[in-house]
Amino acid sequence: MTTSQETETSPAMTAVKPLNRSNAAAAPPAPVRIVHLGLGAFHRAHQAWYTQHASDGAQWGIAAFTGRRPDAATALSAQDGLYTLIERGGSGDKFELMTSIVEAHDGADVAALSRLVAAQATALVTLTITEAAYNLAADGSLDLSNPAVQDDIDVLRTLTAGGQGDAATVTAAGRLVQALAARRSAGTGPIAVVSCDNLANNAIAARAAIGGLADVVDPGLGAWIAENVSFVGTSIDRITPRTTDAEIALVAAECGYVDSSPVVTEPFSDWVLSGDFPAGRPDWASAGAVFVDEIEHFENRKLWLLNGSHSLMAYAGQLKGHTTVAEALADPVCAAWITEFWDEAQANLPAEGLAIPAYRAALLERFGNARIAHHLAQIAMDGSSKLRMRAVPVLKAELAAGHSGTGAARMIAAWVAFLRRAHQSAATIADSAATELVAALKLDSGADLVALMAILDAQLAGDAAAVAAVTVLADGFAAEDGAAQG
Ligand SMILES: NC(=O)c1ccc[n+]([C@@H]2O[C@H](COP(=O)([O-])OP(=O)(O)OC[C@H]3O[C@@H](n4cnc5c(N)ncnc54)[C@H](O)[C@@H]3O)[C@@H](O)[C@H]2O)c1
Ligand SMILES: O=P(O)(O)OC[C@@H](O)[C@@H](O)[C@H](O)[C@H](O)CO
Repeated sequence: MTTSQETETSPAMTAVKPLNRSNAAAAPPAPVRIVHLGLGAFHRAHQAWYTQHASDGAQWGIAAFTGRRPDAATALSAQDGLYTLIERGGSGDKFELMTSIVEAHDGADVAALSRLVAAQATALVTLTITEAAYNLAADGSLDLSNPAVQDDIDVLRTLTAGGQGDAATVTAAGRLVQALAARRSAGTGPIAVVSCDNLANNAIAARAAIGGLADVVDPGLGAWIAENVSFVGTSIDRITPRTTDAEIALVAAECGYVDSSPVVTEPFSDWVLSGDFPAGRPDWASAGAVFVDEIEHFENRKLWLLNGSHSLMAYAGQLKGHTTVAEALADPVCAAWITEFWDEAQANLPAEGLAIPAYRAALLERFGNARIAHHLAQIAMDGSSKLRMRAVPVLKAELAAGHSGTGAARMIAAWVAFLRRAHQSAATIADSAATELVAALKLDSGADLVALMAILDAQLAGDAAAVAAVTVLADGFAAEDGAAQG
């Protein structure tokens, strides 16, 4: 096990000491200039890392807010925002003390969010709130039928009209619209919103979620957002599984302090961004980020090749009894399905400028890193939002080109078979659209599949050839599953 230069802890620290700025003899916190929503593992492995490693990182502090529960903020606040990043390579771990998060807040503290977003010094807001949290309909617009969105519209209308009340905004977009209204009132000027979620066209998705909500609530605010908020698109990449107790114990043993909130990630990291930062940004390029004029092909390369094969493994791999990405990849049948899907995805990406053969080779090495226990069950969550971006575009492009699209159809079929199995065993369906999925699963066999496909994409569900292809593949998974079980 190796310990990087940055990880050296203060000699004053001992194994019994909790991690905090005074025990760690960390530099004074940087001033808050970035507000983040979604204080999960990925933000702490990715954007916080790029900010810390930027040449001017000492000038850019992050105030991070949780999404749904206060826990992560409570734990991190007790450590003054500090935590350990464990960079887990194939042959060893490196430990780095992370200092770029300087404040951690409960996402429900909209007063703090509004104060910080309205502050003159704040230049940008980053988001890692999960795909489902954007509450978008299949056509990419804000899903106005979503009950949480409806509740936020009511709350925001009351607030806009100058009213008070006990009700508070609950969605990330609702809270951000409230905070952007505070910035508008404060007259502190333009700001950037940088989606770092695995969404196709994530800048457009963020604009649809945030701008779309403001337009409904208060057209004046919607117009201000259209004029003053720059939605920046990104392709973000660093495999960061959920932290386990083993990492907490490892840090205590290796670093000599007690850290309740370490994050484990892979050595690889990538960040491609496109858009304007009207109030400035850290020099992330000095830490390896790349700024481009056109981002769509980079997004699709990552969403299809990496995330697409992740989702394929998540469903097909679990149906075949695997638990982690590395296990699924080691299964020659799963590996062949990945190759099949990658060939289809690659055929629909430009041949120039994306270095796809090298990208695929690197993915095989990254997925094969068995020291990263990336659980398929975590990747399988919220498949209804994810497959819309990971499988549907490839299948549609292949069908339009007169090809079978079997690789992409197999991903959808594995999802259907996985959901059917969960439904038959009364297991919980971990998806924000679980109610719709369960309603579909209650239909007769055949009708259930069409209804599930319609949740992903209405046009695909109406395409007899696509339905037939997915049906055959889903039945194949079911037959194999049945044979394995008995
Ligand atoms: N983990 C990775 O390897 C990785 C890599 C690239 C991109 N991402 C993106 O980052 C997102 C978060 O990943 P993570 O690993 O940090 O997950 P995580 O589970 O550690 O954290 C998720 C964060 O999102 C918040 N959240 C969840 N549902 C929400 C909702 N409905 N409304 C508001 N906030 C909500 C949670 O409170 C938490 O702060 C992913 O969904 C993905 O879009 C993750
Ligand atoms: O984070 P999600 O849930 O959108 O997707 C699960 C994985 O595919 C994803 O986390 C990848 O590991 C990540 O996108 C790699 O950069």
